Amino acid sequence: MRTQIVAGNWKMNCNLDESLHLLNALKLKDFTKAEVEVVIAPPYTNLYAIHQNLSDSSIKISSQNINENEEGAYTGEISPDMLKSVGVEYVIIGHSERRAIYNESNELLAEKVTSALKHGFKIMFCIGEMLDQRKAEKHFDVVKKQLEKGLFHLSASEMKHVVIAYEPVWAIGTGETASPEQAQDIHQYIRQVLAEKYNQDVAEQTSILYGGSVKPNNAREIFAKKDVDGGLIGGASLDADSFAEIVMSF
Ligand SMILES: O=C(CO)COP(=O)(O)O
Repeated sequence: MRTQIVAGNWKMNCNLDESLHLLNALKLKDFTKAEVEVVIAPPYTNLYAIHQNLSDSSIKISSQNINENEEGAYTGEISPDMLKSVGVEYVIIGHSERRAIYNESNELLAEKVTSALKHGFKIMFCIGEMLDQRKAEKHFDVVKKQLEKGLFHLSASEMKHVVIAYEPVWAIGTGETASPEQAQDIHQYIRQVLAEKYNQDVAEQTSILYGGSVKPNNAREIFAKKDVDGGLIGGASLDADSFAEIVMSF
């Protein structure tokens, strides 16, 4: 049985007060019925306070990025050890915004994956095609290449610590979501690629999340698909009611 996960990527939203306010609203929700792992990825500056205020909540904390180096002269960066020290369990690696805006290459992402694993994090590795690639029907090739270059240096046993998030770039923040069938098709394909590279066990055990304009009104249909194991939620994760409704869509 694969772990079902709903993760909220807060991106560059919420100052400290707003983050704690959102956390407190989430803590009032009863997620226990949903049998889903609930993860939030607040901005770096708020991770410590969020961790301190989680109390006995089952919500897990993710960072939105990680630096691949141990320490040193990397002005403005945050190391794996720093993230560990403030209670981070998951790290998001390869979000399309980091790939596009900060030019993070597949090669750099592979280094981040190695470093995150070495430090004992669970990894949410993001892949997904752009609109022109989808129109040219290249989306299968694009995600395969992203997996091969960024992730497939890991061994089968290391893959236990990895969750894949398929996020078509054309669906992120646009209100246009992939149809449940489109999501299922590519999730199934990703699982097939995992089986070819590793084995059937890895393919069956790796959670694959969908991200891109998931909202309370479309989550249920998407999550109902066989190969969709949850969601990586952007905008709708900034509202406790919406996020909770999405979590409860399982
Ligand atoms: O990028 C996303 C999550 O990482 C998705 O964002 P939206 O849900 O706002 O489309």
